[in-house]
Amino acid sequence: MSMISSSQAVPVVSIQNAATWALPLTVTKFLASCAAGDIIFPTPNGLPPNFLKEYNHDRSWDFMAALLYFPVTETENNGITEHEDGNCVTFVFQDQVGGLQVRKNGEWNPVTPAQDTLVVNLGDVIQVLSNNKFKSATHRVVRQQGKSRYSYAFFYNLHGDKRVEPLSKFTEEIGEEPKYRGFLYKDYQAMRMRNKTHPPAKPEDVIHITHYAITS
Ligand SMILES: O=C(O)CCC(=O)C(=O)O
Ligand SMILES: [Fe+2]
Repeated sequence: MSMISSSQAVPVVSIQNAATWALPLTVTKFLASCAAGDIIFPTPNGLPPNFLKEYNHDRSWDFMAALLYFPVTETENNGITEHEDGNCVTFVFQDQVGGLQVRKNGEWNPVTPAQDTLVVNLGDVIQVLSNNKFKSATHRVVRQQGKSRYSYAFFYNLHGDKRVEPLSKFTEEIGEEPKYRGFLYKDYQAMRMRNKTHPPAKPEDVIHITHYAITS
């Protein structure tokens, strides 16, 4: 969509009516299972089931966002500018309006809403732990014609004091060099927050996970 532009990076988010929104049952149920750390991770030659639960028991940094995107205007269709989530895994429950897109091989693809399903986005932490075997999804939201869109995003996080670095399973055990240096989760989150509170003049100065990439 040509109208979207990162200089107009205005997330259209309202929490005003959040208290009165009835959370869909699916989301509520899912929250409960997240709180229990009950996540089955995709594991073709990857991480064992319950990996995340064992890696980090602490659920205190998890949070959920209830999002409302207003309809497109004549000049603005940006809902959320393209980004990768900085956490482990995000679960999105979206209504039937649509607008979430994911970039694959340089192309934007719609994540078409399907009844009673959740969208699962892998975040930067998984990309680092898996030494790039799993990619943090690049996604954005484009506002739609004539309709508001509601979504609920549950951010499954780590405790800030947790250290994040490529796991030996994806490095020495398979003879590969780590592609990232280790860091504390809270330091990365603080830098991402600063991207928002003090946006750098040049887009290339925005901190992404590549900040920790080892370039040989
Ligand atoms: O509203 C959505 O579908 C996605 C929201 C999102 O990407 C985010 O909050 O990070
Ligand atoms: Fe996101």
